[in-house]
This record gives sequence, C-alpha cells and structure tokens, in this order.
Amino acid sequence: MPGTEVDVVVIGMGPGGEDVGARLARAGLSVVGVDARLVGGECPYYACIPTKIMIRATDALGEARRVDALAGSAQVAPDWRPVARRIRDEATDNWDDTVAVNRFTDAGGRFVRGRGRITAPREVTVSTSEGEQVFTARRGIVLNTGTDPAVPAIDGLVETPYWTNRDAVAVEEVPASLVVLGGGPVGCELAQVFSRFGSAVTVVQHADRLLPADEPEAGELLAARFEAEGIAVRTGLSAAMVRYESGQFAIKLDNGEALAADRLLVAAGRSTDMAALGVGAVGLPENARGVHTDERMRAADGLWAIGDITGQGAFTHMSMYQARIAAADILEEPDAETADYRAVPRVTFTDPEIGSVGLSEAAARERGLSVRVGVSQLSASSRGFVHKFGNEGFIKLVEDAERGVLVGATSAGPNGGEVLGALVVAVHAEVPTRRLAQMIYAYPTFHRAIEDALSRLA
Ligand SMILES: Cc1cc2nc3c(=O)[nH]c(=O)nc-3n(C[C@H](O)[C@H](O)[C@H](O)COP(=O)(O)OP(=O)(O)OC[C@H]3O[C@@H](n4cnc5c(N)ncnc54)[C@H](O)[C@@H]3O)c2cc1C
Ligand SMILES: NC(=O)c1ccc[n+]([C@@H]2O[C@H](COP(=O)([O-])OP(=O)(O)OC[C@H]3O[C@@H](n4cnc5c(N)ncnc54)[C@H](O)[C@@H]3O)[C@@H](O)[C@H]2O)c1
Repeated sequence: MPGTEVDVVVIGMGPGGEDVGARLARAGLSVVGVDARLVGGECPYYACIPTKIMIRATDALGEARRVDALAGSAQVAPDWRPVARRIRDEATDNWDDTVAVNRFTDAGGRFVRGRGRITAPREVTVSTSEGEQVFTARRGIVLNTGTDPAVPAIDGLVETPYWTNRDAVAVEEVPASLVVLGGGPVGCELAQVFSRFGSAVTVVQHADRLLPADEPEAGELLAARFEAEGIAVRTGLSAAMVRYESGQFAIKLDNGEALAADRLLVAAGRSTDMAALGVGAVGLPENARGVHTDERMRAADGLWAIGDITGQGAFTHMSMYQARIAAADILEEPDAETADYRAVPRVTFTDPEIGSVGLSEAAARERGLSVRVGVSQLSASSRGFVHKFGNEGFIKLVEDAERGVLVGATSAGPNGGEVLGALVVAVHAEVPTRRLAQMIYAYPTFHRAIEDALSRLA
C-alpha cells in the first residue's frame, strides 16, 4: 500500500521518542510521532514522576516521625489526598497529554494517536480509531515503545483485580493491607510509600534479596530498614495461587504460607511484544525481549531503537541519552557521539536511597578484572554521628586495580542518589583512584565517606 511520505516515523513517544522526534522536527525533517496512549510515555504518567511525588510525601512523613527523638514532639497524621491531588492535577493533568502533544507539534512534528507496526522496511502502518494510516519513512523509523508490566503466570492471578504501577499511581485511598509481588525498584519504592501511609505491607520477592541488580549490601540494608518500619519481607518465594473474594486477596506462597490483603501490587518486572511491533518485517527476531542496537542506536537498515527495549537499563535518563545519539546519527552530524554504557547511574528512591553506577563487585569479578573493594559505613562518619536517626548507609567502591580506576560504586543512605554524582564522574571520566584520594572532601558531609572508602580499597 503506498503511504504518505515523510522523513522519519517515531513509533512510541516515551521520554526518548518525544525528545528525538522534537530534535529531528526542529532540524527541519518531516517527522510523524505515533503513540497508542500518552505522549511522554510511562515516566510522567505512571512511573518516575508520580512515584517520586509519592516518595517526597513519604520522606516528609519519615522525617517527621524522627522529630520525637531529635527535636521535641510531632504528631503525624498521614493523609493521602494531597498526594493524589498533586499527581492528578500537577503531574499528569488527569492523565491528559495535551501539553506534551502541543510541545511536539510546536516543534514541527505531526502526531498520530494509534498503534504503529512496521509492515515493510521504512514502512509503518498505524491503527487509529478512524482506520489505518500508512507512512513511508525516507530516512527511517525510530522505535521507542517501552515496556508493559509483566504479569507472572500464577494460578488465578489474571482473574483478580490486581494492581500494576499504572493502577498504584492513580489510587485515591491507601489500602489497609497490601501484598507486593516483586522486590525490585518498583516493588521496594511503592512498598515503603504505602507502608508509611498506614498500609500493612508484605513484599514477596522471588530472588534471594531485595534489589538483586544492586550490591548485596544494598538489599540487606533495605531489608533491615523495612523490618524496622514494619514491612514484612519474604525472599526466595513467589505466589503459587491467587484468589479474590469479598474484597480480599488470598495469596498462597509456593512454600504453602497463606497471605491475605485488601490489594495486590504486581511489580515483577516488565515485558515487551516484539512480534506485535512487526520487527520481523526488517529481519529482526520477533521472540526476542528487545532490540539489539549498535553504538549509534541502529538496529537494522533504516531502523533505530532507543529506551527500555534496548536492554541497556530501563531508566528515563537512558532513553533520553540514546535519543540524543540517535538524532545525531539520523541528522548525520559530524563527530556524532556514540553510546558508552560504562557509567550508567541508577537510583532507587527508597529511604535510604540506593544509588549505584557501573559494575557491581560480582560483575567486575565475572569480567576477570583484578578487583579491589573499599566500603565505608555512613553511621561511622562524623555526618552520620550528627544525623543519628536514619543515618544507615554505606559507600562501596569497586576498583580495577590494574588500571587504578573505579569501575563501579554504590552510595546508599540519606541523599544517596545525590552523593552518587561524584562517583558517576569518577567512573565516567576514569579519574585515577590516587587522584580521588588526594581530593579535599568537605567536613562533615555524607560524601566525605568516599574518602574513607578509598583508604580501605583492598
Ligand atoms: C513505577 C516505575 C517507576 C520508575 N521510576 C523511574 C525513575 O525514578 N527514574 C528513571 O530513570 N526511570 C524510572 N522508571 C523507568 C522509566 O519509566 C522508563 O525507563 C522510561 O519511561 C523510559 O521508557 P521508554 O523511553 O523506553 O518508553 P516508555 O516510557 O515506556 O514509553 C513508550 C511509549 O510507547 C507507546 N507504545 C508502545 N507500543 C506502541 C505502538 N506499537 N504504537 C504506538 N505507541 C506505542 C506507549 O504507549 C508509551 O507511551 C520507572 C518505571 C516504573 C514502572
Ligand atoms: N528509580 C528508578 O530508576 C526506577 C524505579 C522503578 C523502576 N525502574 C526500572 O523499571 C524496571 C522495572 O522495575 P521492576 O521493579 O518492576 O522490575 P525488576 O525486574 O527490576 O524487579 C522485579 C523483581 O520481581 C521479582 N519477581 C519476578 N517474578 C516474581 C514472582 N512471580 N514473584 C515474586 N517476585 C518476582 C524478581 O526477583 C525481581 O527482583 C527496572 O528495570 C527498573 O530499573 C527504575
């Protein structure tokens, strides 16, 4: 079928898709952006922004509860309504993307709401509420279709009104009790949010620890804090059966243990459907979990892929980073930047915050590097002494001893994600650990623990 000719079609307008589309349109290309749901993707409407608004409120509650120990007395009466209101009114415009669509069309792009599918090389067919539209993309197609919440194959689960992150961000009332299936970043962040707002929360985690992608010390730290705050954590377990009757979930774990809760949040990872995107039409495997790209984000002739589907880290900053690289390649910019994944930062915004960059100790050893590790506890630092309640955390450094540079680091504790910034520079710029040890670290800060961890490298 002959289609409308344009320069580029962007399928999926997540953070990176919106960015690459606007960059190309501003550069004078004719760009069609296609999204089946909301322009901006998961991050502003269902993920980063609404959950971080929840966490801002949760952190305020956590600090207020420390007043009695530090500064007199404070009565804390959590109220979810301001949180729900901020998410609905300030963050998501009641899940309306008019502002984002206008931002894209003001940049010169054309937006089509519908589901896009690659039907031939450089050809996209979009199913809209008014029928099908076909576009031929002279320069090519950019895929930024993201992921959906994975729903594990558990007996009875799909017949129940379980929540995913998309439901959890829109709740108007905090449930009295909640089971969270999955102890990754989504499960951990939301478990603490609902617990601090009064829910009785149990986290059921299949892996043997919370946040298994991070250093083991991070999972242990978080499990200890969860236990102290009354969040039950069951690791090494999953649900074998789920039922929903009379407003209650009945969950049978695979060790036979029975749990009951008002709500069940499924936070067990993400899924993709490559076959539905039609990647087979350009010779890519349809049963893959994502799309493999080169360092210019090229996936096939006339096809670029960015964001979660590239498997380089499901983060908004990754999607935006790759968008910049893909745009430069499509625009054939001289000396265009290429992708470098040595220093990918990630922060789980629990209290304590868990920030990490680069390789974990185990990953560095698996690569055969000659590893030295240095760990410093924040509670033993001057700032930790001053901070007292809520001072748990650590800095862990992973050095490639042969080259004398850091290849990975973790910063866990109060403002752990902010302290991480210095470590991201160190890993990214390969600053010699000798130079880092000669730096002056302000007293008494949490980041001064980096100096202590450097002195412990062994
Ligand atoms: C609860 C939660 C919290 C998170 N918090 C953070 C955080 O604090 N920091 C962080 O960096 N990351 C966070 N993330 C991850 C972050 O949301 C994603 O990495 C980010 O949204 C980037 O995804 P993306 O660019 O791949 O696309 P997405 O944001 O997933 O967007 C993809 C878009 O493509 C559209 N689409 C899909 N298929 C089609 C199709 N066939 N046709 C048309 N349109 C289609 C979808 O409708 C969607 O709008 C969080 C994720 C979750 C679930
Ligand atoms: N702050 C952030 O940057 C942030 C926040 C949230 C999510 N994210 C990103 O979004 C992505 C999705 O996060 P996520 O936490 O949903 O996924 P995840 O894959 O990181 O974690 C899911 C966890 O669920 C567990 N699990 C899987 N099946 C299970 C089952 N049947 N029963 C019990 N546990 C089970 C796994 O062991 C795993 O640890 C991640 O890649 C993450 O990096 C980032």
